[in-house]
Amino acid sequence: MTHLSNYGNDRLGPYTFVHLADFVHSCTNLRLQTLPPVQLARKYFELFPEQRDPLWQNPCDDKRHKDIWSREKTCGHLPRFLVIGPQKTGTTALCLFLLMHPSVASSLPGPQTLEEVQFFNGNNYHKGLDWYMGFFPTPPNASADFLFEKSSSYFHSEDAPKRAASLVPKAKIITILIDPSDRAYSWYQHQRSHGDPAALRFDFHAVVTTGPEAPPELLALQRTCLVPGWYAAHLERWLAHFAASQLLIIDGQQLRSYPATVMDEIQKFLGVTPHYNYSQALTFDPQKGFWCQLLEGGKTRCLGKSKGRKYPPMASESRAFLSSYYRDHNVELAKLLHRLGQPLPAWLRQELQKAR
Ligand SMILES: Nc1ncnc2c1ncn2[C@@H]1O[C@H](COP(=O)(O)OS(=O)(=O)O)[C@@H](OP(=O)(O)O)[C@H]1O
Repeated sequence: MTHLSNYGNDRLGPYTFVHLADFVHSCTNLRLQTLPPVQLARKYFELFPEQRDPLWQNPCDDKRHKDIWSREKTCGHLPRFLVIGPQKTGTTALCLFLLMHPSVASSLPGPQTLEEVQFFNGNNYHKGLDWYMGFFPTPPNASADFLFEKSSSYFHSEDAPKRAASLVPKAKIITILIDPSDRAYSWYQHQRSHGDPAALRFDFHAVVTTGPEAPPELLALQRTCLVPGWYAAHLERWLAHFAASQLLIIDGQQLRSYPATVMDEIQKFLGVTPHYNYSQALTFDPQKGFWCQLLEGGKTRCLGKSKGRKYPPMASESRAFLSSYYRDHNVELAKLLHRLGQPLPAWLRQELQKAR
């Protein structure tokens, strides 16, 4: 049984199988039985339930597959790098900046997806490889050959690292970290402006502090506020499947304040050419309060209102609660960054000071 799609549409498998059955039938007393395909599949998965969940591999990794693969299909329709989130850390700004580079292109928006493809983390994965590849420009633009995809919920997904490593094992992975308390608050504001009933009904402090007896919608919101901020645990899962050299951890505060410097670091990490001069191409827009793309004639292209929202600062009691909630996670993150030889972001140093 293989979950590798039959890209060659070859008939060798069924041919061999039918002849083997004929052979067994003619030479033995065994009575072979079969079922219609759907019932047969059901039976198979009853016998082997652990195989229900597919794990797609890259068809081009097997020469035999590659040789018989349709010419219209190419492995160029897979990303060379992934921006994995987490949500609310500046991932959209990073995409805007990346797309300014002439050699970089991203997945296209699709009718069933909003901004993000979200392939590796959820049910879209079961739609298969053709579905996923359909999001990448066809034919791949020869000059923009650094295809990427950004789905910010990959970061904390249990499944995404294993699935991504199986399909695109050589991909580079980019993640952005900000203070997890700020991330949680930004997510809460995001949910409020999207009309999430729990976010509209409960204030932020109630959301993050509520106990397990709370109504399910409040607990669900609490989870999405808090869990992505368990940075070390999520990063360890990615590091179990990708080499440390494939992973770039960006300090979100640096991206926000010094985007050109961060973009230089990213260009180096990706090995993308030609070198693009972000110092000239980005400008700080005082009205937006963020860095934006500088267009001809001095105009700017900034992200829309949903990025860089205006909302009141977090209440100090919520910040104190979250500081304590994230203490152990932050200590683990510091150890992990130390192990990787990476500097600690300013917010993490401050949090560690508080923990002493
Ligand atoms: N240049 C620039 N322009 C606009 N916004 C910027 C920029 N750099 C960083 N940020 C911060 O990005 C936050 C939104 O993060 P994401 O894009 O990752 O959000 S999302 O998960 O895709 O919804 C957004 O969070 P909020 O301030 O809470 O809206 C911003 O603080």
